[in-house]
Amino acid sequence: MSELLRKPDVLTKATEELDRVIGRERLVTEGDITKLPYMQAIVKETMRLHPVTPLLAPRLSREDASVDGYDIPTGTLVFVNVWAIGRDPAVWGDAPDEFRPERFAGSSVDVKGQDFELLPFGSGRRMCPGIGLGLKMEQVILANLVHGFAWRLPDGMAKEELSMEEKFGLSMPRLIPLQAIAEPRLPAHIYARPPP
Ligand code: HEM
Repeated sequence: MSELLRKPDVLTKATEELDRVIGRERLVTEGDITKLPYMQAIVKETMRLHPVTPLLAPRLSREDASVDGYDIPTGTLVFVNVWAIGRDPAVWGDAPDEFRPERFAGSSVDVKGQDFELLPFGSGRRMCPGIGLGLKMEQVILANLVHGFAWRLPDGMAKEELSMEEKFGLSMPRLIPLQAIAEPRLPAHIYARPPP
């Protein structure tokens, strides 16, 4: 949401896709996600720049290895810095720090642990077993936040003023909680709680 509030053109494009594919008479469900490529690209771009676990889970090398010219002896504690890989200009081209979902248009790069430039769920035997649930939740929740509400920053706040500082740790949340104003953009009955 922070990146979308800093990039109104991306927010507008996402909203247009939702209006076109979902319409204004219902919310987004899990089955809709494959029909929302731009929303999928936003989620990938978010996890590229803001991986939940920036250094993944630590590994211990069980045998001597050589990776890209570096010798890694047995018993070395190894961290994979996916935060840095996600911002590496050698991989992502110029402006790697820019939030630009379009970079995934027509690209087969995915978050499933096979493309080493994008590993928000890790890779290999210890990769996240919750990827199926986590990814779907992220996509459906974000899609409904964007579909269900018109978003803006608090009155008088310019998008350049929004702090993007993060708190470093095992996971990496925002340093300062996001404050934003949301106004309904769908007919009132869509927000009613469904009957039990
Ligand atoms: C968007 C949501 C999520 C993200 C980004 C995420 C990310 C990660 C990452 C990066 C790892 C370390 C993988 C590695 O080092 O290769 C991990 C491990 C793990 N995740 Fe997730 N996760 C998410 C959701 C979930 C959910 C929903 C569950 C459970 C229902 C879950 C359960 C686990 C467990 C149990 C591990 C440890 C696996 C092991 O060490 O063998 N995660 N996750």
